[in-house]
Amino acid sequence: MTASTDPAPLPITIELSKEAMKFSAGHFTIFSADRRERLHGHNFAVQVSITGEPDANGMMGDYAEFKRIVTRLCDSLDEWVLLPGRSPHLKLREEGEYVYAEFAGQAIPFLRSDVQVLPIRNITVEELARYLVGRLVDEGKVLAVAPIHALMVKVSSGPGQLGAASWRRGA
Ligand SMILES: Nc1nc2c(c(=O)[nH]1)N=C([C@H](O)[C@H](O)COP(=O)(O)OP(=O)(O)OP(=O)(O)O)CN2
Repeated sequence: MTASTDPAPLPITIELSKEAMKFSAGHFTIFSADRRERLHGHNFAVQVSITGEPDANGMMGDYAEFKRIVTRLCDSLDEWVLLPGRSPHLKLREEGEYVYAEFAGQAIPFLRSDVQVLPIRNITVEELARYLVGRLVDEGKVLAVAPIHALMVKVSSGPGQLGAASWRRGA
């Protein structure tokens, strides 16, 4: 085949699922206006797929930089109680050093210093995956490393169950 008839190369995907790409967090899933789980925790595991076109040197940036960025993002969520700031069923009220999660007529107290409120609707693998892919895109660091076409973030709350969220350039 001559160069002029070679088809355009298909994009390449780098998959990263390192042991350090995880965070241990407390949460409770809210199923409806009056049903939720009790407070508990998970070791959430994160996997990232980065799709793009390798450069003339056959690389899409140094994936060590991708690993550093994703691990730092996971570390920022490690050992916190995560609460959804945009839940339709949960109201958060700060009072002194406490945050009260008001749900179905009950006020669940947390120390402010133990809590991270995330701008998502529920602390679920779906919402966490979408939140993390948004953080990676918005903070721009990953996109600055290489010409990325697409990103996928998978968040697992345990073996065999995960949520995946994607970003595609120009979509
Ligand atoms: N659509 C979703 N449903 C549920 C989610 C979620 O994120 N998205 N999350 C939960 C809770 O986190 C629940 O605590 C998960 O518990 P469980 O599935 O039991 O997790 P395990 O790791 O213990 O899995 P086993 O199958 O019990 O081994 C619920 N629903």
